[in-house]
Amino acid sequence: MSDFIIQTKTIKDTNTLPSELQIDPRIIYRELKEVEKTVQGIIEKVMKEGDSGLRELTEQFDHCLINDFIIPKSELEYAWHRIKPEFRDTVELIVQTVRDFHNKQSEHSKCFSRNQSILGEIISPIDSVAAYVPGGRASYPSSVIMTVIPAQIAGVKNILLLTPPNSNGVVSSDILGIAHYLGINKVVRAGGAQAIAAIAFGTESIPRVDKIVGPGNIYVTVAKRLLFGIIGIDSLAGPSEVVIIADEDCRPDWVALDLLAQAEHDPLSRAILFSTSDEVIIQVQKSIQKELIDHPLPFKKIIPIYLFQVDNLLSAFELTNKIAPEHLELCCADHLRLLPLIQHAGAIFLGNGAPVALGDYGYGPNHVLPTMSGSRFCSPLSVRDFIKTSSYIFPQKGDSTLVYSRYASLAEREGFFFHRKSLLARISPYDTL
Ligand SMILES: NC(=O)c1ccc[n+]([C@@H]2O[C@H](COP(=O)([O-])OP(=O)(O)OC[C@H]3O[C@@H](n4cnc5c(N)ncnc54)[C@H](O)[C@@H]3O)[C@@H](O)[C@H]2O)c1
Ligand SMILES: [Zn+2]
Repeated sequence: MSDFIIQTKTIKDTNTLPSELQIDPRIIYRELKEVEKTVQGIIEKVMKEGDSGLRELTEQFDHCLINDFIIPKSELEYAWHRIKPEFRDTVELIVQTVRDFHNKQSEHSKCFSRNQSILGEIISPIDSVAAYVPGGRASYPSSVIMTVIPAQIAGVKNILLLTPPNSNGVVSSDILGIAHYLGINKVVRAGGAQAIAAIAFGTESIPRVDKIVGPGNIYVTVAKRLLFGIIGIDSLAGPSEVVIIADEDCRPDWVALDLLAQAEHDPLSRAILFSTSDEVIIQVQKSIQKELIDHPLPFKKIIPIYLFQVDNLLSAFELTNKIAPEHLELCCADHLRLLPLIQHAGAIFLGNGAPVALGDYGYGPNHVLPTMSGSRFCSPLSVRDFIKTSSYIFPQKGDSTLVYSRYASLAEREGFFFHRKSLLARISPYDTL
């Protein structure tokens, strides 16, 4: 069981993050490089040996021998019917709330005219997608809902799930049952980097797909990075993190629970509080200590929880934008008015009634979110991750922007003979356009 340390501090300078919170990109790069060596070996083994390589790696990392990686459809159906009716009702409710939210993200093809010419963008869904549902330390049936629903709304035809088996070779029946309820009939019993490699190259029993999405640990994340290009990927959703901004309006015992809820995900998780009130910090600290007496965190590593005092809420927002956290809770008065101050955060939770766990379990938005400051340049998983666009042009005589010679002059500057000629050729038979 883990020890944990609570680090408290008063922050005056909001221009730079305190050193404990800084993520040095060089260190991240080096750490990723370290894991890359292991992951590269795993990928190459699956690439060369297919199912037998995957089998060996599953034995090594998941401690079980798997004969058939594809779980029969009948098992999925059986799992759904074995789920107690009250929980089935819960799943149905959550599927509905997540579907409602993601339905609003649908995009449509666009067509417009410029002078007489027609230009536009066609939107089409990706053909085949694999959703990775983590299952190492904990099982994440909620991730089935979060990955499958936006893909279905986008119109992806072939969706399969990848999830690691436990040491008995078994996958959580909740994952299988929910997959069945959502109409998925292919679940692959494989996890970690080896599963990502299998789906990128295809093996004797596992089909290759166009894109892999979903959260996972560092091995899954690094495998996705290394295979990007051969396969499409979503953002890199790694170990979870939360920032909570709280003033006297918060409930310190609830804030403590929300910090612990992040810390229990992964030994690499980060849980950070910025508060304007020293009393809140003292109470949060007491609550954390009290909670952990009965329920210590399940890791061997020491987990730091950061409780920082700031002079005012503005400073808290400045620091938060520098962190660009995956989750952000605003447990402060006037949170709606303060919302525009947030520039970088994956998912934002407003008010004391909105714990991150409500988002984790499907109040509406997606829980697959960019981590490691990725919200500076990435968004939560959405319908947009499962579509792509093709542009088109249909130039017409009379369009004043259709001056082939001008485009040809750019080709000339770039030194491309046939580009230029291809354009100039259009000038004389202009009338036949
Ligand atoms: N950011 C998000 O949106 C989001 C959402 C849910 C979960 N998560 C994160 O997903 C992660 C889930 O991690 P997990 O470990 O529980 O499950 P996982 O399924 O991601 O990883 C388990 C697999 O890792 C492989 N593995 C374990 N140790 C290894 C080693 N030493 N070398 C090579 N491979 C190894 C094994 O094959 C195992 O099957 C957590 O970090 C959690 O925070 C993130
Ligand atoms: Zn969580």
